Amino acid sequence: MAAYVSTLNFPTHAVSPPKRAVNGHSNHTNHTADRLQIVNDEKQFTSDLSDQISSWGLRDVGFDYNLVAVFGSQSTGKSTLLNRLFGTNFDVMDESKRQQTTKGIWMCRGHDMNVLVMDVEGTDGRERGEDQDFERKSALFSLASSEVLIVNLWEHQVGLYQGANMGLLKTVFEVNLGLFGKKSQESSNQRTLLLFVIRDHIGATPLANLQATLTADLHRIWDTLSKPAELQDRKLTDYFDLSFTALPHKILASDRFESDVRTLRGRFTDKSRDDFVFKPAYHKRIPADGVAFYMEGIWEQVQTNKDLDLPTQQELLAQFRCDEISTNALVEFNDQSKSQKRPIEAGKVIDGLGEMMRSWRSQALSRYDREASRYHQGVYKRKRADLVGTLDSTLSPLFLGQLKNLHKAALVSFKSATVAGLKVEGYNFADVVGKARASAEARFSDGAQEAVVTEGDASWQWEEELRLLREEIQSIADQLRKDETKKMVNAIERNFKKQIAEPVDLQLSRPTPEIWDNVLRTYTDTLADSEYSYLSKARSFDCTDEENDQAVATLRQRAWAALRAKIDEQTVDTAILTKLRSYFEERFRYDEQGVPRVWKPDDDIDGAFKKAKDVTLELISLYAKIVPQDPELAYTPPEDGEDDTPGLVVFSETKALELGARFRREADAHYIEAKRSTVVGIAQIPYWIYGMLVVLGWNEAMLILFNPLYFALVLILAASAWITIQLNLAGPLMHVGGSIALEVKRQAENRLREHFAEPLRAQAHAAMEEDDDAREPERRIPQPF
Ligand SMILES: Nc1nc2c(ncn2[C@@H]2O[C@H](COP(=O)(O)OP(=O)(O)OP(=O)(O)O)[C@@H](O)[C@H]2O)c(=O)[nH]1
Repeated sequence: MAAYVSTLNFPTHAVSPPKRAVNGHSNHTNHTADRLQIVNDEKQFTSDLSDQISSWGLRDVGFDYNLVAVFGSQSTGKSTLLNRLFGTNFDVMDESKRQQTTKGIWMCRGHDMNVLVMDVEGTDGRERGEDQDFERKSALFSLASSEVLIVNLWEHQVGLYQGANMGLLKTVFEVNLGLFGKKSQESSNQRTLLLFVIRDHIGATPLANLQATLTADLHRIWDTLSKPAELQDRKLTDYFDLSFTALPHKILASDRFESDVRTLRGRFTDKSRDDFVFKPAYHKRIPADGVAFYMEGIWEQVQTNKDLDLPTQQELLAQFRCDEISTNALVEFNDQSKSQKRPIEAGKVIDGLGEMMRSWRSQALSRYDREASRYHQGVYKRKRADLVGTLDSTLSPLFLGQLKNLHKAALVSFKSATVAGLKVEGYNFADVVGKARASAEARFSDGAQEAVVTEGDASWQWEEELRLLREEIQSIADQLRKDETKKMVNAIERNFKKQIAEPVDLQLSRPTPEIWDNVLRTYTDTLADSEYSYLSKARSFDCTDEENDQAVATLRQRAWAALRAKIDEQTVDTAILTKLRSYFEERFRYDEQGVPRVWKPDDDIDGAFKKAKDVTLELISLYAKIVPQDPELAYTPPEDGEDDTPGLVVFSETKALELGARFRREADAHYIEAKRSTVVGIAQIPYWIYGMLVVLGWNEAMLILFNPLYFALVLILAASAWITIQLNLAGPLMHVGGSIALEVKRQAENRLREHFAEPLRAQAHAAMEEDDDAREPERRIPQPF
């Protein structure tokens, strides 16, 4: 009866526990605590191997593990040997029954060693009849997947073609040649160790002889293999290393058996030994976490009788695993990158974004590298490039978003800095704009440079964005400059108007033949000042020559328009008529000294009138057009394409005629008035009256002149008058005199009023008394009761 061995019985000299016959379930693989049937009777590969490897703690050991399998006839003590060598607990046959024990392929982890050990169903197919399919497949599988294949055989089998399974080996070699041949073509130096363990070695035939026989047999088999054409010259030793050892009879020489087994075990555990079996050259370079997948792939290939193409298998495995590892590496990365996606989409500039992105990226890559670098290098690198592509394509939108946000932020800071700078008193436009531009550009460049994930890569360029930013800043600066220029031109225009207003008013109200010379001189001088003041300010604006020309042209147009407005204001009908009138009056009603004329009958009123009228009328044509006397001062008004700039004509011919007519009417009125005033003068005191006064007053004059008293009195009065005039006391005296006179007059009036009021009051009183008397009888009449 078979018994189940659940605990490890190693190292032990005791007889192995009774063997349990393990028949794989039809659709499931057998599974015990620390061993696993990886291929069952139904030739199905287990799905539990990966988990089992994990539970053995080998999943993450990378390449730090070895794989060994055993090959040999049934019941040749394979399980016994493996258990002794690796501390495994494969089922061992009950000695009394001698019945096949191991079914399918089992796997154990070596005790305290990173070794995966495969116990393979024995060959011969005795219990399977003629079905050699499984043993051929399991042998192929063992050979392809393991680093060391222990070929277990009895001493007496040596030299027997069938007994030592040489026929089977031949088939296995043949099929494998395709595989090894291809690998060789790829100049891979992968080899497999065939370790022959000769059991029940009595010692009569030395090991060396047995070894020679076996080697010769193997070479003979190799030579008779049907090899692919390109591999005709390949030798057995190109692919396999051969090693031989012998063990004494387990029962007959059990002590020596145990000690020799221990020695043999040393070849599997002691790396320092020269004959250490697990040489790096035998390793299949499959990371431990991929072994399950890899072996299953090989089994499938064996099963479907395809050519065992290990490189393809390795690549397929690598692809599968690298994809898996890459996906895992991306999980955390995606979470990290997602965290910044929203803020960036919302227009926020993330400080230190580049730093973060570089760290997420390198973390993801190192996660990938740690596990995937152990796989097929070509695939690993290819998949890494794919991963880098995925990482970068995730980070790129963040980078571009950051650039966009930086661009916006830089523009905003440029605008606010210029607005603030232009509010400061006495700012220099070029300085303000230059500083704001430099700081905005630096802000953008620093931020963009920080956000670069891989230097020098085309997808992390930001120079184009900087160029666009510069363009936008330039256009804003241009607009600002235009506004500023406009403001400045307006201010200069206002100032110009103020400056010309008074002189032009004055010059126009005092007409002389040089009137326009004066006006134009004032105009050109003031304009020149204005232009100078514009150009000197414009220098700080960085204006182009073209802009300056434009602004100066505008200034000229506006200045001319301002002058013309002023002239028009001074030459509207009423204003010009007033001017004409006063000009005429100055000449007709006043004499050369500006004294008003009193017309005498024999004055030449007509002549004076005509002269004054004619010179005044000449003024109309003078005012009518801006024409200076000095041809050098002649001015051509600036041309404006759009609205009509007023020219040199102040008013038209018709207007001049109308003004002339209106003036004439007014002048005529003055003429008539002058004439009438002469008549009034004639109607006054006749001259003979004065003669009569002299004649009649002669005596009184003589009396005063020749009377010393009167004469002295007259002299005193004359002297007092002279002194008074000399001391300028005439005014105050007159004032005092006037005041006294007024007071006297007031007093006199009061007296007179009182005087005349007295009789009136008396009259009134009398009248009232009369009235009273008249009413008395009425009063005296007794009132009726
Ligand atoms: N004569 C002899 N018998 C041995 C030796 N080693 C093991 N045995 C015995 O041979 C029998 C078969 O041993 P197993 O280890 O089960 O042999 P196996 O090759 O694993 O058998 P299967 O798995 O059924 O192919 C057992 O009864 C062992 O005790 C040995 O070195 N010499």
